[in-house]
Amino acid sequence: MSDPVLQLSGITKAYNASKPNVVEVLQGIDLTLAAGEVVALVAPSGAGKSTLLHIAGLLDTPDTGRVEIAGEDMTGQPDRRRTRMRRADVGFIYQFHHLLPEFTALENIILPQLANGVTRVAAEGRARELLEKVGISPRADHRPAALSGGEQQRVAFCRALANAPKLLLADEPTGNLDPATSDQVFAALLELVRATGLSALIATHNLELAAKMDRQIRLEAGRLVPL
Ligand SMILES: Nc1ncnc2c1ncn2[C@@H]1O[C@H](COP(=O)(O)OP(=O)(O)OP(=O)(O)O)[C@@H](O)[C@H]1O
Repeated sequence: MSDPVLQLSGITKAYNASKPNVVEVLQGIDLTLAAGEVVALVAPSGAGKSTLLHIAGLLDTPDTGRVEIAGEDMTGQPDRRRTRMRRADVGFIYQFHHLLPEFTALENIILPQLANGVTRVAAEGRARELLEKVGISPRADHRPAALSGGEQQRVAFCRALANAPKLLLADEPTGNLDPATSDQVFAALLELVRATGLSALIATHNLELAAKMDRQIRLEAGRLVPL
């Protein structure tokens, strides 16, 4: 059997650890994502889902515990190694698109590939393929300001998948859209994820969207429990 794409073991994280107003956000998180598994993370506001996603995606480090990606223990690895792993194997999507405003949709999807050492020609081919998959090829040369909210998020999905990561981490990926657009754009995201076969941890407040995923977990009082 292949290694889990993500394995978190005994993760703890506190803010202001040495101060009286300590916030013990994560208090022993164990989570395994198998290859191709799509998991919904449901959490009340402030429960620590961003903290958890940032630790899983190597943007932050836990106080204790182990983070393994594709079977590789990233605990205590030097920053350069963590950055390389993050660029190549982890894709992020946020509630707001965070596209670069001065670049077109196509360029926004090409840039992370160039940073990962892909040639310009190959990067453009991959970017066009992804835009086609989410149904917005005709918008390739538009800058973000000339795209609708749903289109901006679709471009952000393509950018997250540009380097063909093994793991996708999404924080309320359609939370900024009206309900009808959110449903459509979310369906496009799930289709893309399923077609690519990557593992995903997707935070959402929306229980209907959560139900469309393989497994649902809740972050509650610093621990993960089944929904
Ligand atoms: N740098 C920090 N210093 C102190 N406390 C922090 C820091 N970052 C986050 N916190 C606190 O830790 C808790 C979890 O924060 P986090 O951003 O992970 O929550 P969240 O579940 O993503 O919230 P939301 O859904 O509202 O975005 C919150 O109570 C927050 O106030």
